Amino acid sequence: MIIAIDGPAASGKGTLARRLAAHYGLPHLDTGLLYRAVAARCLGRLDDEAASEDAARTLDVATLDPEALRTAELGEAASVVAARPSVRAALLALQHRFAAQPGGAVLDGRDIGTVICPKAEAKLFVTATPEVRAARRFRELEGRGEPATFEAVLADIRKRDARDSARSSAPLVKADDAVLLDTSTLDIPSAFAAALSIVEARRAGG
Ligand SMILES: Nc1ncnc2c1ncn2[C@@H]1O[C@H](COP(=O)(O)OP(=O)(O)OP(=O)(O)O)[C@@H](O)[C@H]1O
Ligand SMILES: Nc1ccn([C@@H]2O[C@H](COP(=O)(O)O)[C@@H](O)[C@H]2O)c(=O)n1
Repeated sequence: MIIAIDGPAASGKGTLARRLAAHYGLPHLDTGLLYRAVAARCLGRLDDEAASEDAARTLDVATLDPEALRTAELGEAASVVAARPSVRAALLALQHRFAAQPGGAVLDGRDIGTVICPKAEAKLFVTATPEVRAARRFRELEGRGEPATFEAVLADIRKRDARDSARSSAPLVKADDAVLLDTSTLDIPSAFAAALSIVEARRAGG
């Protein structure tokens, strides 16, 4: 079974993807890390498209360091390189290979249900208001000791939402057959219960 989870920044899609993967015993790929890793290799020359394409083409998934990549700076930089069709094309094959593993996989990102796995058995589009998402991300950054203010995090989220939704290549958009899950008023266990019942309904043919 392939589970495709998309949604805007800090909506909680990664949290749900990890929990669903653990529940079903499936491998999980946080595809945002791919774009963050490309951006990390291009910091200081972000406008060099050829460099970002080369970084994407030569990316080694085994070397991804999630802790180091989950900074606010790399989130913003990732959304710049992710708007380039050449970068997206260079990352396509490895995402397809991951999704094609025997037994299936869980992938989360922005274009999983629309572009990477259009035939996924279960598709979720996870969202929450920008304010709720900013509060969650702010708490997370505080917990990691990364300097931030709520206002700056909210501004970053709005800017990234706008760039990710407006780009011409694989924009952030709900797939027609994805189920919308708004987690604004749900804590993590409630959001997971809702996600699980969506997946189970799809497995049962609903
Ligand atoms: N339903 C929820 N209620 C409260 N906090 C949540 C909820 N879901 C996720 N969180 C917290 O919000 C933060 C962002 O969640 P997560 O990393 O899963 O989002 P994401 O959509 O994968 O983000 P990104 O797109 O930036 O990778 C984390 O600190 C997570 O623990
Ligand atoms: N499938 C994807 C996943 C991510 N992106 C871009 O990367 C940025 C960072 O992603 P996070 O999930 O780690 O926040 C994001 O803002 C997107 O621009 C993407 O384009 N497609």
